[in-house]
Formats: sequence, structure tokens, C-alpha cells
Amino acid sequence: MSDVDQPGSMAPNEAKNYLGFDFSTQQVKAIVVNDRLEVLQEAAVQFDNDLPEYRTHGGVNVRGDGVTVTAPTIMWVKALDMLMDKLRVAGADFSTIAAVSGTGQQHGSVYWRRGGEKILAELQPDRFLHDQLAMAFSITDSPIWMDSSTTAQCQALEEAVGGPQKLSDLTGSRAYERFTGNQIAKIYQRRKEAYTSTERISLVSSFACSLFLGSYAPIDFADGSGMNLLDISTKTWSQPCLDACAPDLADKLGTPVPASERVGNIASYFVDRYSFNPDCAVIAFTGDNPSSLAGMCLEPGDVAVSLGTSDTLFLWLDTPKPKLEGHVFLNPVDSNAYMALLCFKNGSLTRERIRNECADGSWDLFNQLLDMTPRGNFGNLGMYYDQKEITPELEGVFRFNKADEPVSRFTSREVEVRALVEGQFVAKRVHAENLGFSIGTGARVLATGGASGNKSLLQVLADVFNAPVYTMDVANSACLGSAYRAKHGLLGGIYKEVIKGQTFTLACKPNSDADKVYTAMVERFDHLEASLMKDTK
Ligand SMILES: Nc1ncnc2c1ncn2[C@@H]1O[C@H](COP(=O)(O)OP(=O)(O)O)[C@@H](O)[C@H]1O
Ligand SMILES: O=C(CO)[C@@H](O)[C@H](O)COP(=O)(O)O
Repeated sequence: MSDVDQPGSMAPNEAKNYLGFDFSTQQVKAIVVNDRLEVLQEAAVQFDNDLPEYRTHGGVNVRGDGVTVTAPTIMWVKALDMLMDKLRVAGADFSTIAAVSGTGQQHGSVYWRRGGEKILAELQPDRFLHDQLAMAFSITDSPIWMDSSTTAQCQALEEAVGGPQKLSDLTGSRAYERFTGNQIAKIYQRRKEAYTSTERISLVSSFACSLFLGSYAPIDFADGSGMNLLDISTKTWSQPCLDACAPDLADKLGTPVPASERVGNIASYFVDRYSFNPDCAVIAFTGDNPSSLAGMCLEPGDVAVSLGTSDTLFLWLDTPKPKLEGHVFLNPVDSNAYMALLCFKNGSLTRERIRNECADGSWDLFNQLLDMTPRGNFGNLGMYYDQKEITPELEGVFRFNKADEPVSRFTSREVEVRALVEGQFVAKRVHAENLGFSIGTGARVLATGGASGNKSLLQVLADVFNAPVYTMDVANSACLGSAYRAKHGLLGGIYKEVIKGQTFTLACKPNSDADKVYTAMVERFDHLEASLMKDTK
């Protein structure tokens, strides 16, 4: 029997569309693209505004200790219920979707109670997912990437494998507090019963994939690299790392797979409730930064800067050289390649705080203030770490005048705004150069994320990197990358040959004096940051 004759299969001449999801920090989003990769529909559900009953701020709950940061797992499920309805209202025809994929904020973890997979398999199409999954989790609040409460677990893991560089050589990163292995170790130590009653531990990405699959979805190699548990050479769990974190962990994690793997077909729940074709493929979900790399079709030599809740900077890597700073992940579109990533916790939320304090909550006014100050900011320089930063591990606000003397405040709000933005982007260049990256002639900076629509910010980015900044029509490349990966996962082949034709728009060019101004500022910043780190230690 041919494909066309099989009940429910997609006929060759039927429209083939692709659906991508992004379970990120502040919202869940979706994009439908057609076979030519043109966007047909987009929708989003914002946690704080659309689901106020969970009382999140920026999509998360910060506990009393100030360092434990979680999000209610069931909130993500309820957001998906709402998003599916929004997509339908936007005109999405789910019967045309040939494949679904997705992405999630990295490192966050979901704990399925024993019996969770049975609940997934028996979901009733006439009821919401969140009603049926309310009892499916052994831990109801998922630790997320902003958590920095696992310092002790990180030390223990590094000691267990022979030190921070050994761990980095093995897993692509030294121990980081938000990395999932350390979070699991803390849960095992503090909540043994809950750990024992956990059948499966998912990342946010593989948890979301499980909802579409109707069974536990595997963790993919790229997002799995953000756990301090995956051996990036063998692409299997590292037994010494597992043993250092918690017992029976391999069973609870399942076997990792390439991000392009077709992990099954869509669950009958989605066929019956939303009229998906039963042949619709589910492609492994991955982390949001790896998915952005896929959405931007990053080339070796490009630098991508994501301005989402976190600010991240990432690069394509052919050869991994893990260091004590930054991360090496397996590449989501080429299993023989890698990507390097730097993550800065104080991104958009810190910019929002300064916007609220200096610009009456208006981005327009914030931009006017930024544009009215000169490059170099009269020698004033700032570092704004409202929450303990990841790169570098500093907390607090540090302001310096042109003589590098600490000052408690700047003389005007425009100087404060420019100090924030220059400080954030100079930090990215300093730490990218520490990783060995230097921007060559002809290199492009590709900007994405919620703040990448702001031209005044992008102008500073272009100046600091002394390189042109490009954007795509769709600011959310993580979500777009999910739709692209759905197509690639279904069809197979070389990613760049299946996914081609994206156009970038030149957003900003560097000014002629930028190199001089910012090369000097990079040196000063590096020096000042090093002395702050010394003081902290
Ligand atoms: N015009 C703007 N200027 C600067 N930042 C903006 C602008 N519009 C949105 N943002 C920022 O984008 C952030 C959300 O980015 P997004 O990539 O959607 O986040 P995430 O994917 O992490 O949920 C918000 O916190 C907001 O501060
Ligand atoms: O921790 C990291 C990367 O290592 C963060 O980048 C998270 O992946 C959250 O992403 P956004 O919601 O800010 O896009």
C-alpha cells in the first residue's frame, strides 16, 4: 500500500506546514511556516499577564533565599492549552502540519511522578491538558536557569571528576549552578522521597516534547550538554557525573538522541482535539539557544547575540576547546559540530529596571537618553548585576568615573542608561575574546530576541563589536528554528541545504570612531572586572 492510500496519511500534493514552539522564560510562543519557510501564523501566551494566578514575575518565582528560582511546571502546561486555542483563532489549520518541533529555556528540569507516562498515554481529548496533568509531577516547581542555589553541589561534582577543567573537558562546562545535574543533586539531597518517586526527569524542552508525543520524549544532545552530565565526546551520559549527582539517574534520564531525531508521531490527544494528521511527526525538542542557532542558520565566523530574558552570545564551533568560562554544547543541526555559548543573567530584566527608573518605563525615552550621550560616555563605565551574574560571578552595581574610581551614582540619567548598555555589550566582547574569539573583517553580528527590535541598542552593539549588526524579520529565532528543525527532522539531509533562503536585514553599521573608543573600553572593563573578582574572592 502506498503512503497516499494509508488512512490518515498526508497526500503528496497536500499543503505541508511546520509548527515550532518555544517554551521560554517569560512566555510560550508558536510559529507555523509553510514549505517555503514563510511564516503563516504566530501566537504567544505570556505567563505574568495571561496566567496571573501563578504570581510569576518575568515568568518565575524567586524564593525567600533570593537564589532559589523556580517556575510552576503546570503553568507551562496551561499556557500550552491557551496557546493551542490562540493558534486556532489565528487561523492555523493543524491538519496541514507535517511535523512539530520545539525548544525550551535551557537547564530547567521537570520531575514526572511514577505513573506520569500512563497519564500522558491516556489523555482525554475533551479535557484541557492542565486538568489532566495536575498530579503528574513529583516536584511541582521546576528549578530553572536563573537558580544559583547549588554552589555546594557544583563543588562536589568538580571534586568527584578531578577538578573544574576535567569536568569541562568531559561535559563542555565546568560546574554551573543552573546546570541540571547540580539541580538534580540538590533535589536528591533535600527531597529524597520526591526523588525516589520520580519516574523520569525531563529538561523543559523534552518535557514539552513529551506533551506532543504522549510519552516520555528523549533529551537531545544539544540541550543535554547544559546539564554537566553528558560526555560531549561519546554523546552518552558520563557515569562518574551521574554517580556524583544522584542514584539511578541514567534510568530517570533515558537515552539522549540527536536534535534532528524523529521521536514519534503526534499523540492521539492532538489528533482528536485539534485535528492534527495522525502522521504528523514529532522531532526532538532542544534548548532555546541551540534552536536560535538553527533559526539564524548561523555560519562559522558569525557571532549571534540573543537579547531575551537572558543575554547570550553564541558561535558555531567545529572543534571543541572547553575552558573554565563559557560552555561548549553539541551542535543542534550537525552532530559532528559544536557551539560555544556565553550566558549573561542580567539582560532584559536589568534593562527594564533602568528604563523604569530613568525613563518612566518607556523604551522610546530610554532610547532618546541613550542616543543623546556620546560613545564612550565621557569615560563613565558601569556593571549592573541585579542578580548574581553567571559571566562573571559578581553581584551588585558597580560604577566608575573616567579615572576608574568607584562612584555611587552618575550625574545624569542619560549617563546611567548609556553606562548600562555599553557595560552589557562591552562585557560580551571581553568574554568572547577570553574564549579566543576575535571578530574578523567581513564577520556579522546577528541579533535576535525580544530586545533585538530596538535600533538604539543595536547601534551600541555594532559599535562595541565594530561590526555590522543584522536581524531577521522574525525576532524570535528560537521559535523559528523549531519550525525549521521540524522540516529538517522530517526530510533529513544537510540542514543548510534543506533550510535555505533566509534573508537578514542590515540594522546598524559601526561608526568610524567606534574601534578606537571601544577597544580602549574593553581593556579598562577587563581590568576593572578582574579587580572586582579579586575583591570578591
Ligand atoms: N523595544 C524594546 N527595547 C528593549 N527591550 C525590549 C523591547 N521590547 C521587548 N524588549 C524586551 O524583550 C524581553 C523579552 O524577550 P524574549 O526574547 O521574548 O524573552 P524570552 O524568550 O526569554 O521569554 C522583555 O523582557 C523586554 O524587556
Ligand atoms: O541559561 C541560559 C543559557 O545557558 C539561558 O539563555 C536560558 O536558556 C534562558 O533563555 P531565554 O529565556 O533568556 O531566551
